[in-house]
Amino acid sequence: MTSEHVLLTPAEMGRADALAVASGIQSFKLMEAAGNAVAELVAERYPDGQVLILCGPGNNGGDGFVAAKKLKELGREVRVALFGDRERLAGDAAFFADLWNGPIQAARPDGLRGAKVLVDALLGAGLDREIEGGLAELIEAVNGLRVPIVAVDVPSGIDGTSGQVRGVAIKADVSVTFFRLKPGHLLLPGRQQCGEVVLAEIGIPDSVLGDIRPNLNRNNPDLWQLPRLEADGHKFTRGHCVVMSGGPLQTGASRMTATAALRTGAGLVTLAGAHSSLLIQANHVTAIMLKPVDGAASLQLLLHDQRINTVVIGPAAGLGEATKANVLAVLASQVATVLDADALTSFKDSPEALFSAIKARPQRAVVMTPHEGEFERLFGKVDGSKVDRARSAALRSGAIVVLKGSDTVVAAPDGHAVINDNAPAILGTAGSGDVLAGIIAGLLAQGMKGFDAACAGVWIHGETGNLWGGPGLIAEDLPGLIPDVLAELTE
Ligand SMILES: NC(=O)C1=CN([C@@H]2O[C@H](COP(=O)(O)OP(=O)(O)OC[C@H]3O[C@@H](n4cnc5c(N)ncnc54)[C@H](OP(=O)(O)O)[C@@H]3O)[C@@H](O)[C@H]2O)[C@@H](O)CC1
Ligand SMILES: Nc1ncnc2c1ncn2[C@@H]1O[C@H](COP(=O)(O)OP(=O)(O)O)[C@@H](O)[C@H]1O
Ligand SMILES: [K+]
Repeated sequence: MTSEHVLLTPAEMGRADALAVASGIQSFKLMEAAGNAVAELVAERYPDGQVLILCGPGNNGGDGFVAAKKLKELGREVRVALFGDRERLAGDAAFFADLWNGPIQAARPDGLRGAKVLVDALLGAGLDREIEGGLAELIEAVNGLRVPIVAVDVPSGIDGTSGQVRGVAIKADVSVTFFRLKPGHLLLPGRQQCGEVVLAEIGIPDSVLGDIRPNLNRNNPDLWQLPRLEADGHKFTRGHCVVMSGGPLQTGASRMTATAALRTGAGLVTLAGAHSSLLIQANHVTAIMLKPVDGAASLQLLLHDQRINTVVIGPAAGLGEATKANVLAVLASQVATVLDADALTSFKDSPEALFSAIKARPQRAVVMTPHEGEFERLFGKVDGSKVDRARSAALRSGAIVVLKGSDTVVAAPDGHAVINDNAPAILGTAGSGDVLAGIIAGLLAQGMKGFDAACAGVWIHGETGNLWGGPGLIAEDLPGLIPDVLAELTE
């Protein structure tokens, strides 16, 4: 697997830096490469007019001094403004500040006018507290200018680990980061503050990753492999997925789930539920089969059929004891399971009962797909970044956790995680999550491992939204777009 999609926290990036230096690379060379990359981007994208470079008190500011020197060498008019004391600059930052032979003014809100482009080299990986006072005023003034902003590493004020705004943050047009992206470039609201993210090589060898052993990636098709069709296969080798139907007036959600599972390639898909519900379902489905199930005991009996290898329960399943009993019946069997919506919320008062049923069979895949509300009902308030929260929920529950949103995070109990960033906002429409549950189930039915199926499912779901492309999307449109996405992925 390539390491290109690895995400490094600022702390891990610090280790990458230290390991590179320990291997004999001079640290000032890294800073020089970083600053030059910023200067080159500015020169290329914004070729005219004065450049104002705002430098902060640490190494992010050091990158700014390098960029200033380079841009001046390229013939640009450059102005440098420092937030902090010149005397307190240290190490490589002080070295490059000395090499800057132009004036250094104090960075103040009233000294920003006249530039055609602004470089934000105030704070990067060293941000460790809320921004207040004079620096907050400066950042607010910068955001009020109508000038393009290029951020060095991350927009100042964005926490590179969590993507959170620490008090106030620069709103950049482009962010140039180094070696590998950071989680804060992809997690909200950081992603929106970054603008376009450009990655620059600065001479850190990939081999340092062997020591750091990062376990967070940007979701991407390189990370997983879709099931392959075998020439001698048949519908049962492609898996049989059962989707639990909602009540007679709530059949739509499970039907979209079932359709998505079938479109994703499950060999057979059956909607199971009360006879009264299936009479409604029967008006709408053709290739999808129907199986009356009357309570947990009869569901358990159905699952004795060894060919059924995947179950989805949750979409409009109904809240309460009946759904709880059905979930526990499913988890008592060997099938791969997708737990969504009501299947999660039904356990809000007894989450440990759910988690111990999941953990009782650790070798079988269980994927949970909560949105933030469902997540909080099941896991309570959990501290940390979205990645931290998904990881701790996966560890606590024993399930693969897909914490949905526009920056969906998938995490496994062993700590492996991805952040997904291909999903367009048009996916925020009723029933979209039901389709996601079906896509993941369709992949599980075909034998994909839980974490891979979850990551691939989230990606495919995002791409269906991108294929639709514009306004007017409703969830029913999504399953029909899955074949095109799969075709692109298997090209
Ligand atoms: N690692 C690498 O491989 C490479 C890293 N490189 C670059 O180094 C950058 C990291 O540099 P860094 O560690 O010096 O931190 P940086 O972001 O400059 O901030 C530290 C300063 O900010 C201050 N400060 C913090 N929070 C604050 C707040 N809320 N409000 C006010 N002040 C606050 C803090 O002050 P103090 O706590 O001392 O009062 C300290 O002085 C990284 O982003 C990249 O651009 C490149 O050169 C290429 C190689
Ligand atoms: N702004 C957004 N950008 C990208 N994806 C989104 C956005 N809002 C929602 N989604 C995605 O749409 C789906 C919505 O699921 P969910 O909230 O469970 O809705 P429903 O229960 O109606 O199906 C999730 O996969 C989520 O990640
Ligand atoms: K910055």
